Amino acid sequence: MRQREEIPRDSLIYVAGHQGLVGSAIWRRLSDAGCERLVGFSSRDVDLRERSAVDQLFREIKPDIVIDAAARVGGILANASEPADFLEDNLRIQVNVLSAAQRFGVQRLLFLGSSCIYPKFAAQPIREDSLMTGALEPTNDAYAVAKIAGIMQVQALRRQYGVRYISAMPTNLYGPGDNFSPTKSHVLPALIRRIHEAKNTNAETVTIWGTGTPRREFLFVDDLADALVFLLEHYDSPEPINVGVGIDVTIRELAETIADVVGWNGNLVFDETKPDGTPRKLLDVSRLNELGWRASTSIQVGIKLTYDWFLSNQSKMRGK
Ligand SMILES: NC(=O)C1=CN([C@@H]2O[C@H](COP(=O)(O)OP(=O)(O)OC[C@H]3O[C@@H](n4cnc5c(N)ncnc54)[C@H](OP(=O)(O)O)[C@@H]3O)[C@@H](O)[C@H]2O)C=CC1
Ligand SMILES: C[C@H]1O[C@H](OP(=O)(O)OP(=O)(O)OC[C@H]2O[C@@H](n3cnc4c(=O)[nH]c(N)nc43)[C@H](O)[C@@H]2O)[C@@H](O)[C@@H](O)C1=O
Repeated sequence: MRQREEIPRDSLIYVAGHQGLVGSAIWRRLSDAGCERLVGFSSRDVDLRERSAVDQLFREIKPDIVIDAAARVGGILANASEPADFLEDNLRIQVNVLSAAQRFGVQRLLFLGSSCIYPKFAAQPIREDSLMTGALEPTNDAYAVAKIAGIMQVQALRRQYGVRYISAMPTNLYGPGDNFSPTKSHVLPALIRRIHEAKNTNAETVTIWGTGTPRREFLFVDDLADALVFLLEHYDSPEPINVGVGIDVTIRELAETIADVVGWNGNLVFDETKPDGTPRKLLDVSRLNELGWRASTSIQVGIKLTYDWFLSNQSKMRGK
């Protein structure tokens, strides 16, 4: 832990995954803060799974600070059906990026994990020290193990080389730039799209996967980006730190809130052949709160902003 240390605004900051949900929000946040030397590359230009390509990138751009928001990411069904890809791609991306950062002299780096690293039945709200105290949720265990390896790599690099790398564990995220794929995305964008389509076709029912009883916490992505910049400026410890809002809702309540925002008042139908996943995932965010950061966007406002973005960007949307 250290006292506030501002990111020098003239730092060369490499945002890996800068066109994704999280990376694009970080880019907006850093730009707003006056950081003008931001760099990012799409996976078509630099495939971060390839070690030689990553080394060449670091050799050429020589970043001062790295934010690693590049990963293979997906919802419950994508994770459950492609575990080998989720494990391998994420291990390769993070091993390459973190190793190159250390070897090419990057002093500050932020690695993004996920709340799915914690045991399926962790005590709620989930404290950071519950990591590796129980079995993982089977629908995303491969992805979780890759993320746990990333946390360990951050800790090992700190211990061996004295670098100031940190890990943040966000809860479930959503916002502008999300993936709205009907099958591969996370629940919130999937339901915005499904309920919007039901409204447009005057459908009387919408199908929700699972029982609707699992509880999830949703953090608006621009709040996350603000928290990550805050952490780079206020946090320098090996332990991962949770980032969330401290409030959760059932999937049924989420669907009802989305239906209100979209303006559709049909009936929800629950498809119990689809997995529920972990029964509850609410992060304990007291460490982050004590440092002085709190989320500010309510779920109603966040969903409205996300739906507005969806309406304006349907033509260029990912994950069709
Ligand atoms: N979304 C969520 O609910 C949560 C996300 N997180 C974490 O946040 C981080 C970002 O997630 P999110 O923004 O949602 O994911 P997205 O899928 O929106 O973005 C992922 C980004 O990673 C890039 N990427 C993927 N594979 C490669 C590759 N092989 N080479 C180069 N770039 C690659 C993509 O680039 P391109 O578009 O060019 O292919 C894309 O920009 C991840 O680490 C994730 O685990 C944590 C908790 C919850
Ligand atoms: C961020 C996090 O994301 C994933 O874990 P998850 O929290 O289970 O996320 P999810 O958003 O996919 O589902 C949340 C809940 O919602 C239900 N649900 C209903 N209807 C739809 C639906 O239409 N799509 C989806 N995806 N889920 C639906 C679904 O059945 C489940 O009960 C992991 O990949 C994990 O790796 C990870 O990090």
